[in-house]
Amino acid sequence: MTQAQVQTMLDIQNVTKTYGKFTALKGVTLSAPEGEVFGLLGPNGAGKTTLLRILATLLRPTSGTAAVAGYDVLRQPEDVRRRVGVVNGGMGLPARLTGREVLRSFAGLYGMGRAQTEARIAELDAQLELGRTLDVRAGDYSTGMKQKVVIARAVIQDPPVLILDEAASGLDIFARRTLLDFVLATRAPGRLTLYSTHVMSEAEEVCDRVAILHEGGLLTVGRIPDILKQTGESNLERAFFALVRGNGVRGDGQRAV
Ligand SMILES: Nc1ncnc2c1ncn2[C@@H]1O[C@H](COP(=O)(O)OP(=O)(O)OP(=O)(O)O)[C@@H](O)[C@H]1O
Repeated sequence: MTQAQVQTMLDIQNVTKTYGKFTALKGVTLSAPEGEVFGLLGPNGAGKTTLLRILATLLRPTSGTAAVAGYDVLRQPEDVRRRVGVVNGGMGLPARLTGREVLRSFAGLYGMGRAQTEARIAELDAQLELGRTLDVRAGDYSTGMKQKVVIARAVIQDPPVLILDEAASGLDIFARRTLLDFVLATRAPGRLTLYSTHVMSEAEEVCDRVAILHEGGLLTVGRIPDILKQTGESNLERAFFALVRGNGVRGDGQRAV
């Protein structure tokens, strides 16, 4: 694929978000092409969830623009929603349904036929190692089982854009491994996965590029090796502290590596 043919899957221009008098996002500008796993990193309260909720059309920016897969989140929210799968911490499952029933009902909402649905469930079973989770009621799930079904539900229609907000939190090492491998497999032409985490080592494993947010401002955005080189640090966590110390908090979102 030549550079000219690469589609921009994410285009965020000067996005701000205020909650009353509190400014949660201070003019964030960044973009990402197809084929990447793009990390959104930062400590608690950095503004990651706020930004991802704006991209998922669940929250309106106070100012600025954002486009996902070429569609504007404010002017074309339905087009955005059709192309985005979202996983965030607050998602529940109907306790009385099995995983398979949950996935079938969501496939129905997307107009998928029976054969297509069963083929997709089999594919997700293999990729996410759902196993007996498919036939256990959600009310009896462990955290890891629940999270796997929440992820499978988010991608049942195979959306080109996947938004994972702290998706690995609370998972044991097996479930976490499965999730990270699943995320790595989404790194493909025509796709973009946004992966938010405060665990920097997780990002080092799966992300091609990362944006580091701190107190609503973008500290830096770039490829991980370039950020390590820029800061002279050996890992992203150290680089984060070096950036906070060295630069203060940038609110203009322009500092790219
Ligand atoms: N509805 C709201 N009303 C007021 N303040 C809010 C609201 N939602 C978020 N905030 C504040 O905005 C800031 C950014 O929150 P956000 O949830 O986006 O951060 P985050 O980077 O996702 O952090 P965490 O990892 O803790 O979820 C925080 O200071 C938070 O308290």
